[in-house]
Amino acid sequence: MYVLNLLCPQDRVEIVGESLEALDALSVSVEDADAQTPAEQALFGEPGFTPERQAWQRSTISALFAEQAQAENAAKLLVVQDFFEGCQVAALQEVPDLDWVSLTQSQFAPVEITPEFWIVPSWHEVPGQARVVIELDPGMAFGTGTHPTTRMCLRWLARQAGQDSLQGRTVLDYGCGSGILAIAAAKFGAERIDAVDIDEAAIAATVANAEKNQVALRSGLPDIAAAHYDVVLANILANPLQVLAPLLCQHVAAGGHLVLAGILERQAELLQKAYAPWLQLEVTDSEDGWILMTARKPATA
Ligand SMILES: C[S@@+](CC[C@H](N)C(=O)[O-])C[C@H]1O[C@@H](n2cnc3c(N)ncnc32)[C@H](O)[C@@H]1O
Repeated sequence: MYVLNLLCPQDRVEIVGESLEALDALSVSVEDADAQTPAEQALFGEPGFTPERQAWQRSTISALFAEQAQAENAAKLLVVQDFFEGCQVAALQEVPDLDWVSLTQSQFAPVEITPEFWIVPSWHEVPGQARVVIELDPGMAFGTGTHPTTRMCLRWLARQAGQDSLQGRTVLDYGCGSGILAIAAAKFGAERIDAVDIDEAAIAATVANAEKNQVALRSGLPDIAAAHYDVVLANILANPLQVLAPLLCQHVAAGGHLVLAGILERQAELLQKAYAPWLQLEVTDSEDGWILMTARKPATA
């Protein structure tokens, strides 16, 4: 294998990357050329979400080729293009032939939620002590069990199941991503589960993941949601959660639970205030600066 490294300013990354793909590169990756140097500039965005500006000042583009001649040819063709102005070829070198699939897969290990409840990628053995398992591979949608906000929701579901209070319960997963929370609820005995999202890719991922885990649920845009559920889960972010307050509270049945995540410790009061007209939110879990806020609607409401 041969890797061709190019240095490019921000506005040339896309066209150079696309050209390398058209010139038979097996893969093209982009990294910050100024990383770990005084010139490095952070791209700010809320955790789990893409920042507004998604490109660095200068990027190193690395293209992998099967043959040395292909890499040399690509470099030769690129340097004479008008759009290559301001770019430069940094290096062309041989790299050892690695099993890239195994290398990537080895970075995703099973995730322990409780000693009996695990999230396991399809290529891994299920840990011996696991009694409840969600099979989930990293994909386009958020929610592989590695993020603290997802883990706290999963722990809440496991605790409820331990008290036998999920059996036959109805559940709304609002902002379902990969569908991980809805699938967990199903594994713990919930029934009539709806998983909704504004992102079509998340809906598709949820349907595929539910099938793989052989659980029954409905997934679609938020307008498929029914009136009331015994449990409403929403792991989004503080701002949308504030806006969604009346809607989410409305969906909670009398005696039902509301479970919110995606909230930073310093945002607790903000959320309590936003939900106060309907429900009294409490902080019931925390991990790495993130908190879980839950509330229960009175049975007579
Ligand atoms: C942080 S992910 C959570 C995924 C998964 N539920 C979990 O716990 O890992 C948030 C999801 O909420 C969705 N989302 C954001 N705003 C939303 C809204 N207003 N209504 C419904 N879904 C929304 C996003 O598309 C994303 O899939």
